[in-house]
Amino acid sequence: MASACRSVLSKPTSIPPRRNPPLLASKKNQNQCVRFQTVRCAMQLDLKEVATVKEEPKLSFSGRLDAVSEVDLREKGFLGLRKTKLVCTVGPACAQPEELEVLACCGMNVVRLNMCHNTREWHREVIRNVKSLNEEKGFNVALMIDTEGSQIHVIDHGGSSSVKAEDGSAWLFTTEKYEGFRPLVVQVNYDGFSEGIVVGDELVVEGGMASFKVTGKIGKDLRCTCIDPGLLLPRAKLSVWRDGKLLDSNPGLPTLSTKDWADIDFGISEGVDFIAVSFVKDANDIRQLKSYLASKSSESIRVLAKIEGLESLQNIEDIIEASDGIMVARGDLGVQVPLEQIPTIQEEVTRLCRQLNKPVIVASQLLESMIEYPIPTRAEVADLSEAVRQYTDALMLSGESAVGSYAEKALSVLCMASCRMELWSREENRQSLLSQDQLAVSLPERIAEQICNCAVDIANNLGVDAIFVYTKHGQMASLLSRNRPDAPIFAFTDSRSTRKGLNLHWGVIPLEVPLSDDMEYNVVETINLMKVGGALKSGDSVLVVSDISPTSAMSAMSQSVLVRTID
Ligand SMILES: Nc1ncnc2c1ncn2[C@@H]1O[C@H](COP(=O)(O)OP(=O)(O)O)[C@@H](O)[C@H]1O
Ligand SMILES: C=C(OP(=O)(O)O)C(=O)O
Ligand SMILES: [K+]
Ligand SMILES: [Mg+2]
Repeated sequence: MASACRSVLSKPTSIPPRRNPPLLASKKNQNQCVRFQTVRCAMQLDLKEVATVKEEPKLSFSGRLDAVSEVDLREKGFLGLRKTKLVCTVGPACAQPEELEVLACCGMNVVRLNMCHNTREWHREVIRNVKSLNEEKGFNVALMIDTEGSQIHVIDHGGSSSVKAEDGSAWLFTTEKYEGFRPLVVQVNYDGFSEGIVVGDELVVEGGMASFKVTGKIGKDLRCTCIDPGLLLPRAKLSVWRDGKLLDSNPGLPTLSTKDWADIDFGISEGVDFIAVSFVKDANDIRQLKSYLASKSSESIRVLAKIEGLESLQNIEDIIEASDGIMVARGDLGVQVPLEQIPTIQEEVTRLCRQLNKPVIVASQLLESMIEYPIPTRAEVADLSEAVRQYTDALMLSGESAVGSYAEKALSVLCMASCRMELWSREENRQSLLSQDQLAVSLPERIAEQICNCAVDIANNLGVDAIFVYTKHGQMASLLSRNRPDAPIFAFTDSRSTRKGLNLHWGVIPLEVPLSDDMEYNVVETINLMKVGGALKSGDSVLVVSDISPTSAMSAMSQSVLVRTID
């Protein structure tokens, strides 16, 4: 297991000293007896004034740091904690309990199960293995299912792993079901795929692996000539173009198919934490699923919208607002938009998500070459580092972990490269300033937002070691994360689903603890908890953001920020 965290890229480096020591950096000069330094923000009151429960609270804190953060904190200190979250697609190459454990140990925050592949029984086994790992070994790995969606693709042709399409060769694209391999015939998964396609249209495989011109229609089948030679891979995606423009090749199909709804029911019954919706077209797709989850009393499952088509780009702001997070699904995006547009789309979607306070995952082909090779290309490292520089919340592995030979090494590359870029960003102070648009119109939420903006300023200027936040639904933790502070954010929540949901947020280490209405009690107990666990030491400084049930403007005023030096 020790090897799980070894770097493929470079030896782990110690954090170099800051150039401009922050105010609290020199702990020798701090008065260790100073217990509270309350920094009031706007309309804030002192914590002690807002305690609503007068009797002695009798809660005992059992919450622990997850096993990985505990080790990282011990070995690397607060600033050494990785902020960028890591998602791994689990497939046959990493589904055994011991393989999952290696990935969890190596920093996997979220398991993604792509419902396109394999059986529900197979996925159920993985879900149960991950839950056992969490319960028995102290990990905090969240679970995501990813819907198949209505996608047109080539069926595994049963031959060698790829088939060459030569220039000028004649092919038949058919929906006929047959077993085995037939030369120059391509089986397509969707019966209605040729509806709307006319002679002269172009079929493009995997965004350009090979292209074909339609020369004739025979019933539901298409006769085609290869006009751009290349490779046909099993399950390769197809897109249809006319006069240089992409056609919506399956206009009548809903975003969520009958199979997707069955997979969603499966996810609900297995208690997953996230559902990622493929090929989202507009915000209604997300709203529909969210109201379905609410009707099943499963609103705690967070809904992620995958941005992988032209329509999703046209409705991007509405989709971000309606969803609980976004995945920039560069695989299918590359089928629908020219590849050279993907970097700017990624940067823009990532920026918008942060602006609108939703977590974002950058996905697909991050370390594609590592499916086969034990080291990445320089270009791959540069690409994923750029995503970290853009302050994405999370990075995702697909085939690299699902079917690759070097899942553990690929995850180590993500770890090392993201830590390195986070350090560089901190040191160079390259934080791109967000224009702080108001997120919400209601007064309590606006107050919460402003407090978090100011709190992060304070935390950065003072150079505190950690930020503590107490949160029911994760909103305050998310608002802090949005500002991408230097110090890690420890989010204490009494909700298991909030803890799992926060796994996707940049720089947030979520812990599950019982919370009292008495914030002073919560602060004392959690500091004790972290001291006992060895996470906090004498002289460490913590910025505390509290938030007691902001259901009215009045109670919102009870939110406050304070800085405490640990004695
Ligand atoms: N649960 C699974 N069972 C079998 N193979 C899987 C599974 N999940 C992923 N894979 C394999 O890993 C590859 C990469 O995964 P992913 O990127 O999620 O899928 P896709 O290639 O369909 O977009 C897939 O093409 C598939 O071959
Ligand atoms: C993540 C993606 O979706 P999937 O792997 O389900 O095609 C993608 O297209 O990039
Ligand atoms: K999918
Ligand atoms: Mg996709």
